Amino acid sequence: MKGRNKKTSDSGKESAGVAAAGLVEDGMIIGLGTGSTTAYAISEVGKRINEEELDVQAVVTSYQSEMLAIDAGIPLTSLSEHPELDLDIDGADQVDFELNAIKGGGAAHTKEKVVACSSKQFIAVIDESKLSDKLNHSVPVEVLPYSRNLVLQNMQNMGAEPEIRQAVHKDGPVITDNGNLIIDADFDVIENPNNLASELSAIPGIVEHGIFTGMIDEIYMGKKDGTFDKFK
Ligand SMILES: O=C[C@H](O)[C@H](O)[C@H](O)COP(=O)(O)O
Repeated sequence: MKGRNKKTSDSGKESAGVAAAGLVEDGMIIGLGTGSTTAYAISEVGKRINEEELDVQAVVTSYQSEMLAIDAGIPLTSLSEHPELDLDIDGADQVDFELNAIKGGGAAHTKEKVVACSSKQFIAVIDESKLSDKLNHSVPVEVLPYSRNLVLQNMQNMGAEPEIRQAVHKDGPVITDNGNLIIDADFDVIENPNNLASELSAIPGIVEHGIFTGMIDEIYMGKKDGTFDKFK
């Protein structure tokens, strides 16, 4: 299987994901993010639950993490049953040294943000390629299909180059797990992520944008040699 539904063979992603899975303790209710790095964490959490007979339940953030968690034998629960989580493990597309992040490369950032904000501890798992002095990755934005032209126009007025994300193995746009569209907006270097986040949140029709500020507690950054650094 190709693409984001499958773990890629990347030792940096693997070491970060496996290390973060080591934070899971017996009795915890955890959040499971989406993406190729989190996939390693999900697999390791499942292995630990099985081998150490841990009593752990998870809330997922996408169909991808749901399918991976079921495959790994992780019991699932929901935010309705457990509105407060002990630990959330999730990837990121780019992170700066102040722990601001851009997420949503897999179109899952809306649920990922809800789960991150519902968790006492949010650990981001990345490889070295994701760390940047300043955020300059395009910002994924989930929008109601009805509002797409209004949102595109607002983003152009903000100086961005927005594009509706196109599907790869389907004709037409990506449809998110929530039935919406994704606009990827290139704002060049983002000098003030908090300001941009507020401006985007104010546009009618935007369900959620992929800028995460003040949410990450610690980064686990895997390296090519199979080791990892952590910083907060
Ligand atoms: O929507 C997807 C998520 O925000 C992912 O966590 C993010 O795109 C990073 O994914 P990956 O670990 O595959 O690079």
